[in-house]
Amino acid sequence: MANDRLPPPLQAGLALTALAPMQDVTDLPFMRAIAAYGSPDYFFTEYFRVYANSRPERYILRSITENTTGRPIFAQLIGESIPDLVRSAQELCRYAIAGIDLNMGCPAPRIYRKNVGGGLLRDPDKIDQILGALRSAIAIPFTVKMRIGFEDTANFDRILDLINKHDIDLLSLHGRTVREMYRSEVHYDQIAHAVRRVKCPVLANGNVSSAANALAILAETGAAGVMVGRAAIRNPWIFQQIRQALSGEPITTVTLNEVRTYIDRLHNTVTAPEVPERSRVDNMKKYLNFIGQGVDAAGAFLNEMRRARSEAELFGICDRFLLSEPNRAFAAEPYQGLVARPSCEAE
Ligand SMILES: Cc1cc2nc3c(=O)[nH]c(=O)nc-3n(C[C@H](O)[C@H](O)[C@H](O)COP(=O)(O)O)c2cc1C
Repeated sequence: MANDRLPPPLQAGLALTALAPMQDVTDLPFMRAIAAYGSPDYFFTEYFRVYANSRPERYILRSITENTTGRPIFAQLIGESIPDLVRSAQELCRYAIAGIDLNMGCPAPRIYRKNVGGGLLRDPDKIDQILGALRSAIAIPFTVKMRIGFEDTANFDRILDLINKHDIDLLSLHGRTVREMYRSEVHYDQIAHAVRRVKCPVLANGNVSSAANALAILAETGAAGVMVGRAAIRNPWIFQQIRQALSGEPITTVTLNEVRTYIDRLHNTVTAPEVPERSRVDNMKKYLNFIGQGVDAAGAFLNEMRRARSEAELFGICDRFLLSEPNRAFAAEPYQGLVARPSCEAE
């Protein structure tokens, strides 16, 4: 369902696309890298932590104040203290944001044990209060990103009805429970259920892995758009490819040579001279863990890359795997059975 309070999409009439917020990944340099290959309609910041006397984290603020992507960005908050959420939302409204987004999905135990993020899904009464307070505190769009439940979907309908009650402008829905973390099947039937129940547009989220698969998920769920996280780290061309697929145009094939250039672009974002080499290598591995899922079916690139200790070693491996057949196509879908292992997924 369209919502004219939301910023207009890049191409009118096409389903929406958004880059999912990912802590320690979707910072300003990463969003700029994505924009170089074709922006989504909307960006979301990583979450700003909200608690007594919290201030918006400076490095996250940069993704708003120095946003050169040309696309709108929503500021995401995580917290449970209503006065602090209201205060933080109002402070962020002074910057060029498209809206305030509330995180009700983070599954990390250290987060949900504080009854924030996914922990809130256990307490619909609290959600009612938070949504009501934030809705009346801000004049710009107010959006929610959540999962389908904590343990199960017992509270799902009640929470969806609160999304309606408080006139939420956009719902990004990750089709897993908090307990299901990141790797289970995604319950697209539950996303379809939410699409039918809420008045606002829904972005389907969870394992949107390619343009073809985005189209299938849109058809299955009836969602207004897709939100893509991990697949965009592997394949930053995905938003452009989804628009091509939606318009019935041929989908651009990406070569291994182009992937090698993307890796250099990412590296340029983490090369601050004061950062020790070991940290720079670890930082690159965070991205290469995902990129490697499209390099070779046996996972040899991932195995070798994970053992590299220096930048020279790491880039030698990238050159060997990506430049020996530079014109070979980068896999559109991740190879079966290859798992990325960023620390956040293990929490
Ligand atoms: C590294 C990482 C960090 C994440 N950080 C956030 C976050 O800050 N806020 C949030 O709402 N979701 C966060 N998520 C969840 C993603 O936004 C998304 O819902 C989830 O990865 C499923 O989508 P995908 O299968 O397209 O990756 C994070 C996920 C990952 C993998």
